[in-house]
Amino acid sequence: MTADTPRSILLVAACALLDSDGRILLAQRPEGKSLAGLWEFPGGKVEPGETPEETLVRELEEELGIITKIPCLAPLTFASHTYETFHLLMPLYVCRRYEGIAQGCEGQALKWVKPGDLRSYPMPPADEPLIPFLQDLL
Ligand SMILES: Nc1nc2c([nH]c(=O)n2[C@H]2C[C@H](O)[C@@H](COP(=O)(O)OP(=O)(O)OP(=O)(O)O)O2)c(=O)[nH]1
Repeated sequence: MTADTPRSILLVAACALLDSDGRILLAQRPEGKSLAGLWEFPGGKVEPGETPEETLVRELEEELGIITKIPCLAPLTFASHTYETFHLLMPLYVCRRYEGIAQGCEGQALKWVKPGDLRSYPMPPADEPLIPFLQDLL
């Protein structure tokens, strides 16, 4: 892709899930996927006909086995990052209210991380600018 080739925008919804101690859940991207091994916020691509909030309610159940509702998702900030083959636009929500105990339903490793420790977990480049927003919030 050259500098003047138009890139498509990929809309991904992501969620900082919080526990009662103010820790944030990170999930490790599995081998075989792009950005494998990096720690990300749970979420995924917004499918046609979905709102980002609907995507998150669906993805949190599929990936983590937890149940939440749209009013429990509070928008915090967003990532806007150019990858080689697409431009990622990723709203980041915070969720404190949900039912169930998060598990890696797709075999992914999970970690509950204190805000001050987020930089110890290598994240996709799009996520780096999001860290101060979470640290300021928590
Ligand atoms: N869920 C999530 N995705 C992220 C984060 N940061 C980041 O760059 N991404 C990117 C990785 C993927 O390109 C895309 C999310 O795609 P996805 O998770 O629904 O699908 P996928 O792993 O099958 O994607 P892929 O194999 O096609 O790359 O957004 C993040 O914090 N959380």
